[in-house]
Amino acid sequence: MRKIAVIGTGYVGLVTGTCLASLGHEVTCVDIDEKRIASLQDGHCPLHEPGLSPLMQSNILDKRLHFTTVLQEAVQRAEAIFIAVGTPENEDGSADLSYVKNAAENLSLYMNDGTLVILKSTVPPGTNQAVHSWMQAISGRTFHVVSNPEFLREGSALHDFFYGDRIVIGHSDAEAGQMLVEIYSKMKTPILQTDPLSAEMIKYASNAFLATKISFINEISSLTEKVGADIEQVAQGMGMDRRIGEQFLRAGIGFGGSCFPKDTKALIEVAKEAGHPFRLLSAVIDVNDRQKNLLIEKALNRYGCLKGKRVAVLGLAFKPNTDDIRESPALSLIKRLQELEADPIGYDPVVKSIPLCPVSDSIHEVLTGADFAMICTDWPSISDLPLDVYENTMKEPVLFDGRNCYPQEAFQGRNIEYHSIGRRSYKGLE
Ligand SMILES: NC(=O)c1ccc[n+]([C@@H]2O[C@H](COP(=O)([O-])OP(=O)(O)OC[C@H]3O[C@@H](n4cnc5c(N)ncnc54)[C@H](O)[C@@H]3O)[C@@H](O)[C@H]2O)c1
Ligand SMILES: O=c1ccn([C@@H]2O[C@H](COP(=O)(O)OP(=O)(O)O[C@H]3O[C@H](CO)[C@@H](O)[C@H](O)[C@H]3O)[C@@H](O)[C@H]2O)c(=O)[nH]1
Repeated sequence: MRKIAVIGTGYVGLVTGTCLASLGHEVTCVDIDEKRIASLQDGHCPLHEPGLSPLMQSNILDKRLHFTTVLQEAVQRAEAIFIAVGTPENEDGSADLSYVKNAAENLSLYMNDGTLVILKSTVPPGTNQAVHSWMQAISGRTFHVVSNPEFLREGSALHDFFYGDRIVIGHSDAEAGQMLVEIYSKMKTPILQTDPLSAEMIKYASNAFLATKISFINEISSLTEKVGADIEQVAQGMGMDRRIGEQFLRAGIGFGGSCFPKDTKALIEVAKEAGHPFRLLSAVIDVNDRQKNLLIEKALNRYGCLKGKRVAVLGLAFKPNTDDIRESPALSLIKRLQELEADPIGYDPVVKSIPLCPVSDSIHEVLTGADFAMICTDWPSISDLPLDVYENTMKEPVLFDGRNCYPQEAFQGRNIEYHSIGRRSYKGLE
């Protein structure tokens, strides 16, 4: 059992802190956001993440998980400190390391000799070394910084933490690496030990590869639509080849979230600085930008003009099982609808409000009186919605499905017009 401090209680900090406590460690999570910490101290989980709230509460009850805004208190007693603060994008797309620098400098004021510092935030290659220098300039103590990027997905974060495909530990000191191996010793996940620069690159390269897979299948979906093939069949057939794999081959309205958009841009900046423009990744982003506008293009083709159209936007979170709307394709779609003077109204089972337009948690309410509906997120309450509901609530049922929730056969004999991604449109009963 180790005494651990986790700096930052965003998605990664909170999941990491909670899971490390479940592994038997004594964890104190620190944040500069006083409201957030007060609410966490009261046992309220600020994230909609399946299973997180009960696990967090049971660790609090067992006194293995604590929350504070007082950095000194947490850091002075810690044997290992995880930095899990945000690394948002700068205006030029590069990673903003100011939160990491600030956290590192502050903790070096109170840290003991020999404390292990673990960099969990997603950072460009060279940051491990920079963190060490920033801290040493202040503390003058002996310590090691180990890189330990996180690979969890929102919506399945606990599963991904406990049963991930690998734990990556980048270190330049075997003893420091071994201490982190021991922190994870109760887990059966394979561990890759490497140098810090390679660990930092593994994280960016993994996200860039997955984003590339999504843009690739989205490009293929534009082709299947043109030649009259079915993207769902094509993706299934491709995915059966184990060298390709079936995951991340779901065509849709593009990737969003707090990671792929910013991390692909950050890697492009890393490549630019290294003198090797990453042309492939630039194309991945271009394809994604176009894909986010695809449902709008389809609606414009169908109606000519969207002015005054009441649009039911189904799903606001960037993916199901989370309330995170960061870089959600639904939000770009709503903005574009408003530019075109349409009148969007949003439905989401957990996102209660957004600054852009009214939101309801009743799907029936948003469909009633809508001219057409657009599916942005495949929450079960949307993808399992009986087609009768569209027929019975909408004036003239027209559905633009950005996540291919329904098999096309489901529309045979139905009076619904159905447009999806990479498949032929169904015009409804003539
Ligand atoms: N969200 C994910 O699913 C995910 C998955 C893997 C990796 N990552 C990476 O992990 C990092 C964190 O992501 P996130 O989504 O949890 O971020 P976030 O922005 O949701 O949360 C960061 C938290 O850190 C706090 N913070 C900032 N500076 C601080 C300081 N000096 N001291 C204490 N607290 C401070 C903020 O108040 C905030 O609560 C990023 O680098 C991200 O790219 C995120
Ligand atoms: O076949 C697919 C798979 C995903 N997506 C979209 O891609 C985005 C990201 O989805 P996902 O990867 O499931 O969620 P994230 O929580 O953003 O997780 C990614 O980003 C995290 C932060 O770096 C990493 O830790 C994870 O490994 C990585 O999967 C979402 O908008 C999805 O709708 C698709 O369009 N098609």
